[in-house]
Amino acid sequence: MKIKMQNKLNKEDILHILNATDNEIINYMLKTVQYRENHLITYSKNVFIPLTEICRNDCGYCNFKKKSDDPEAIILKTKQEVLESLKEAEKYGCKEALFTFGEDADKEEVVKLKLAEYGYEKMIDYIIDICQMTLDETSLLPHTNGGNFSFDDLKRLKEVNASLGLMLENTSNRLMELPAHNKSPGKNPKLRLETISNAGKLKIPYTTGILIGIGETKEEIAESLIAIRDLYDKYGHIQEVIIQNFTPIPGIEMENWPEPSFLDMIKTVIAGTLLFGDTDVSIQVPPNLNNETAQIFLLCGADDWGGVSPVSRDYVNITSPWPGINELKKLTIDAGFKLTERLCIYEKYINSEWLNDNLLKKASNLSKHQ
Ligand SMILES: O=c1nc2n(C[C@H](O)[C@H](O)[C@H](O)CO)c3cc(O)ccc3cc-2c(=O)[nH]1
Ligand SMILES: C[C@H]1O[C@@H](n2cnc3c(N)ncnc32)[C@H](O)[C@@H]1O
Ligand code: MET
Ligand code: SF4
Repeated sequence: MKIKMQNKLNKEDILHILNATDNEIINYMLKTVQYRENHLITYSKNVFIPLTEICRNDCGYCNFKKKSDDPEAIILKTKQEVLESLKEAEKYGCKEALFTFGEDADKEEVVKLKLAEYGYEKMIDYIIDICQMTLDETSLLPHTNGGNFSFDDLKRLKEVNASLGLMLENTSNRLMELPAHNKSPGKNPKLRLETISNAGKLKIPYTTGILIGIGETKEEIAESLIAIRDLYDKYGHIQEVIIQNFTPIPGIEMENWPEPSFLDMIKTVIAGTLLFGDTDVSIQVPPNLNNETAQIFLLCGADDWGGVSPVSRDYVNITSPWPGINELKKLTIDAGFKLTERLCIYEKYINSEWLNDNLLKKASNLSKHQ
């Protein structure tokens, strides 16, 4: 446990941080110093496997989703293709199999056909088998990030994943009318909160976060951070909060939408750090989206770089290659911190309260060899 805070930050406190200027910003930044723990910055060595690029949503900021008639689209990777990527990743010392893909892809005919060809009816059955194969054939731990899932599907996913993830993005209903989410029923904040809450009830170690710069107000950022804190207080399953900056990519609907400013990102990371200051929830800022500026976020309290891959690219943010591990180490050390590898499940969850016997055995083994 970190230092106990007198009072948990409320919405007004967070808005103060998000609206801070000049020396107020520096003072807030200084406040994050008390929450530094060993000056350790973590990352997970992973392989990014996009099972399908087909998605029932169409977020204005997304470059990942492909249309069903796109000849380049990954409709559904075969088990053999997945296994080859996993084996390659294993050689490079990766410990996390990150399955990120479109939501409810089996609502689309092209995916249904492929599933039938592979002998499946539903996407969830295929996902479960892919995760099970990962556990049976490799030492990697699956982490699935594929949109909303029902309570029953989460229950099944829990048995074959060390952790799961879903970006809350933002709690704003207003965004459902803006380019960000107006074609994405799956980004309804009520649904997302329900998925994360169900994961809590099921005791699934969980990764979530917010996307900054997609048309939300500062007030809505504050509300979103508080919503995540409330879920953590209720279930204790949130292991990390990702603060991700929207990156315009040529060709997306929002290609001309302004990027969030560096200062807005700084203030949001400070707000996240101070809001979770009394917990051991990590604040993650992806290093590839902030090439020149990533180090500054460490000085604002971010303590995790997220998944970094030596073998695959970031399929979501294709214009932003990850730094190499040596480069990541150097920029971490130069800022006064130490880089250390973690698993996709944080240490405190590696016990029988959160994992079944098989996952516990595999995670403990990997954790010992770190
Ligand atoms: O390379 C990426 N990894 C993403 N990851 C991977 C993440 O950094 C790691 O897999 C987790 O930290 C677990 O180790 C996500 C995982 C989630 O559960 C939810 C959202 C994301 C988002 C991204 C992303 O945009 N790009
Ligand atoms: C996997 C996660 O990546 C984020 N995401 C999707 N598109 C972009 C983009 N252009 N820039 C930054 N983040 C993005 C969303 O938050 C999604 O949930
Ligand atoms: C590729 S985006 C990440 C997974 C899922 N489609 C979501 O937006 O939640
Ligand atoms: S961000 Fe995820 S849900 Fe939105 S369109 Fe892209 S793949 Fe689909």
